[in-house]
Amino acid sequence: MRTVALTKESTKDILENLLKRSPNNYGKFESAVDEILKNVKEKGDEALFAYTKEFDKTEVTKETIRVTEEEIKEAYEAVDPALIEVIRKALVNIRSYHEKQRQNSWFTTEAKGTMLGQKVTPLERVGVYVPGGKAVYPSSVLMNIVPAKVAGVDQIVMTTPPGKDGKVNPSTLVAAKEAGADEIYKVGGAQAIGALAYGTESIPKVDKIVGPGNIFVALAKKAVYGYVSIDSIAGPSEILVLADETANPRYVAADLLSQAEHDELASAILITTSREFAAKVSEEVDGFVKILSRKEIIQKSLDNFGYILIAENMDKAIEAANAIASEHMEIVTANPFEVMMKVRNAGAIFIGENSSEPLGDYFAGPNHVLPTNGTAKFFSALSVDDFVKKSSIVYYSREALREIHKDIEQFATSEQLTAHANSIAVRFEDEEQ
Ligand SMILES: NC(=O)c1ccc[n+]([C@@H]2O[C@H](COP(=O)([O-])OP(=O)(O)OC[C@H]3O[C@@H](n4cnc5c(N)ncnc54)[C@H](O)[C@@H]3O)[C@@H](O)[C@H]2O)c1
Ligand SMILES: N[C@H](CO)Cc1c[nH]c[nH+]1
Ligand SMILES: [Zn+2]
Repeated sequence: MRTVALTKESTKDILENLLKRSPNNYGKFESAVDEILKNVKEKGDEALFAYTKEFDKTEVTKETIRVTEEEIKEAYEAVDPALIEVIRKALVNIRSYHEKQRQNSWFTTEAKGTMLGQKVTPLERVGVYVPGGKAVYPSSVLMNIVPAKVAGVDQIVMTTPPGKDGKVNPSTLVAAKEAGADEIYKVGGAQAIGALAYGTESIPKVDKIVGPGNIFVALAKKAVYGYVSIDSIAGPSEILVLADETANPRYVAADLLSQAEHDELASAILITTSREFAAKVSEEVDGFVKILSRKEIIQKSLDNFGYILIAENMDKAIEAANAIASEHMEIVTANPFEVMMKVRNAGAIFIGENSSEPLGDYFAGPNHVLPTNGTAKFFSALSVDDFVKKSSIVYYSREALREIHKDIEQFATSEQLTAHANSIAVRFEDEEQ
């Protein structure tokens, strides 16, 4: 991790460096992804089987691509019962949090003889991508499926890459079953996104694709947007810790590494007002890296996208944090709630020294699929809202329309849209004579 003084210039340089990780800057993979999508669209299952062989080094066929009830049963036998209990406990928290996001249809009568409203309807069929390349993510299974279930989606189609043995990781399968996936397919990467967007002989076309993934998945989601809807593109994980001298350097170091271990492209940033504290965190980071299992990934991520920034004061630290707009932000200061009120841009905010980021990854309840790469300036966490659409409702009685029909006719005529004006006027032509 580089220790740098926080200035306007250093913030600008860091932002530029972080942006290198955006799917928008991975043009070199775009043509490969387009080629994969084109092949899936034209050749369907055949292309899926070929890409699975090429990228996942395993064989899937028409008979084996869909996970069977038997495989799910085997998965339950393979997973530690204690983990199944933890998954169930996490599910309770995640469900209860997302239930509070549910929006009801509403109808109102502002004027006599009228009714206006907004009808909330769940999406019919949703595709959930669950990453499975460098690590397995049963927690992401819960985070993607629960809001869809709470919204009332009819059919949830999950895809995830198979391992070299041609099987899906058992804990991923258990999480999928517990959360309520309807169908699970063994396919990953851009080819999975193509299958969900266009449909193949085995995999049904969906209305929306959600779920994080690597650069191939992200670029494929961008490319199929319009054929289907997508959630925001969740890229490599990010953590930004805002801390003062009251924070525990060992805890902060541990939290920074929790996200660095996701990916070589993950970012871990500390912004602090204390130089002494910064030095202690740096020392703790070095100590931890030696003993953690994914040290190569962690080291690369820290070398490329790890920073310790020394700020003159907390207001400047907050200003820089808002400019970076990190996926996760931890606030470990003497007055964390006050600081939180000044934070404008962050996917999720963790307050105080015990609210370590992995608490949110697994258990607290809020969604861990969050905007990355500065998109927290305009995107939000995955939520129940992602799985519904809203239709406006309009009802006017003849009497209510009579009151205002001239206004509409005048408005339409001003746009020279006489057919519009006529469709209102025709209802009152008898009365005008
Ligand atoms: N934001 C979140 O909520 C969240 C949650 C979990 C994971 N993540 C992120 O998701 C990502 C997961 O990535 P991953 O790689 O582990 O799993 P992944 O499932 O996204 O990708 C694996 C797939 O990539 C494809 N692939 C690999 N090399 C390829 C190549 N050269 N050409 C074409 N396709 C290729 C293969 O088809 C493979 O199945 C990580 O960046 C992680 O940080 C984010
Ligand atoms: N931190 C990731 C989102 O950036 C989510 C995750 C899943 N498992 C562990 N962590
Ligand atoms: Zn994580």
